[in-house]
Amino acid sequence: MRKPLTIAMPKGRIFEEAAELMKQAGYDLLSNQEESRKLILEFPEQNLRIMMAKPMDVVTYVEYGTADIGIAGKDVLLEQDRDVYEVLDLGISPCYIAVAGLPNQPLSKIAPKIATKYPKVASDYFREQGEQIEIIPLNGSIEIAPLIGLADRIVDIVSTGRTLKENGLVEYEKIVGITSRLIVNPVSYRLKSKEIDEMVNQLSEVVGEDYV
Ligand SMILES: Nc1ncnc2c1ncn2[C@@H]1O[C@H](COP(=O)(O)OP(=O)(O)OP(=O)(O)O)[C@@H](O)[C@H]1O
Ligand SMILES: O=P(O)(O)OC[C@H]1O[C@H](OP(=O)(O)OP(=O)(O)O)[C@H](O)[C@@H]1O
Repeated sequence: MRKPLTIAMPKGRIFEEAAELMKQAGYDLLSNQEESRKLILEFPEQNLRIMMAKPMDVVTYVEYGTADIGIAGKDVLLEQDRDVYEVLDLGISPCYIAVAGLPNQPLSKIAPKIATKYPKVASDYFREQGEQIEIIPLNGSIEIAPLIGLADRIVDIVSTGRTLKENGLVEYEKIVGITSRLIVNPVSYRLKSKEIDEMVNQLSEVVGEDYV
């Protein structure tokens, strides 16, 4: 019996679009799974196993080879810089990472504080701008930080812009556009190349992107 091809699927906001893409590519395995509490799903007829992972953890499962393939936001890939192959831009869950803050507040010259869930992306960006900053790491509701004087700026995801607007914040700079990507474990890529190539080819046809 061959070992199943294991896919780490992100739970949460990417899930539905990712499951729909998989369905269009011929892998209709995930209908009604969002409501389920089961975390590992077996599909022996297709020789597939699906792991339902937190979006930030998908890359970890794929890097360690516990999943052969995964779907992860480019934001997570940029922040974590792991040893995985990024093979396809799926184009789903589009958003971008931006610098934002209270309006009309020039950035202080002396170590401005930047609150973010993306310390690496933020540090890389400000280093390129020649700015010395202090990172304030937060896990969510980042927009609170400038409102209460904890930070001068935030670096966070913007999608509709509604969260910034409703909290009286403005965008200062766009850092990078984000979509979800298909990632592959480098060893799996060699050992299971036939199954992986087949899945990536199907998905690339659906999304109309070249497989790199
Ligand atoms: N408005 C948005 N806010 C955050 N992430 C978004 C948004 N739009 C698209 N995304 C994408 O969705 C991914 C995050 O999904 P989700 O919010 O489910 O995860 P999470 O932030 O880890 O979850 P949680 O809020 O449970 O910690 C990001 O990595 C990003 O690529
Ligand atoms: O531009 P918008 O469409 O308003 O989306 C952006 C918001 O969505 C995300 O937060 P999320 O809902 O994941 O909550 P969090 O702050 O707990 O991460 C992100 O961190 C922004 O706060």
